[in-house]
Amino acid sequence: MAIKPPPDRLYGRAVGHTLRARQAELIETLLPRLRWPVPFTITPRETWLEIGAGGFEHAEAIARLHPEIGLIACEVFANSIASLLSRLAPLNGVETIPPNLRVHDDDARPLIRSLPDASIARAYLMFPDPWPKARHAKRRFVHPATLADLARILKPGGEWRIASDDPTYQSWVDQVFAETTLFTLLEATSTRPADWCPTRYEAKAIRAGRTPRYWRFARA
Ligand SMILES: C[S@@+](CC[C@H](N)C(=O)[O-])C[C@H]1O[C@@H](n2cnc3c(N)ncnc32)[C@H](O)[C@@H]1O
Repeated sequence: MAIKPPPDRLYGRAVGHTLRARQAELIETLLPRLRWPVPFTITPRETWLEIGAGGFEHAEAIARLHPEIGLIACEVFANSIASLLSRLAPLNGVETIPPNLRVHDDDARPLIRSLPDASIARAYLMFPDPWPKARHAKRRFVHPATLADLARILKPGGEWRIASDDPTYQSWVDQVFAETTLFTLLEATSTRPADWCPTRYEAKAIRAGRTPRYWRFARA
């Protein structure tokens, strides 16, 4: 399969709209406390990674459901990060920051390249931007080059969980993973497995009548 290498920036649009004053204040004051590599305030049993966290609903749910793990969630859009921060901002002085959640507020790919070998036990890529046109295939996060980077940072047997509602992306995932020996397919299903958390884009897709697909791949 001849696929062009990924461009430097995967998202071909501005990284957010103008922030409201409160959002800008939270980015200024609260984000530095959460921004990776600020250490987790627990000693995590293992570290997980989420790529393209959107409004962080899934990341927050995962972090609260698994208090023993550390989760680094990556997102480029300042408005989306501000939406997480608004939910975490102390309410009546009560702290709501999950001790095991950290945010990488930039492109996930350089972060992935900077992480040590076998340092991540699980990665999530939930409803990535589909880039359905063939000429944009190089922008898709699932890409042979990215597979090699993910394989390096995942522990042997570590899982990469992916979901997509876009038919072109669904075929693409099957095709790209069929051509690698770095990962083995554990499960592919159209029903969200019981231990997965919902996401905002998943709800949107189901409302629009699309059928998501969920994959679990293991680092070989
Ligand atoms: C379609 S949204 C899905 C959001 C969320 N995962 C969900 O399911 O609701 C994809 C998100 O990935 C983010 N994204 C795309 N490329 C990225 C990259 N290279 N690094 C970090 N985030 C990225 C986008 O900004 C966008 O918020």
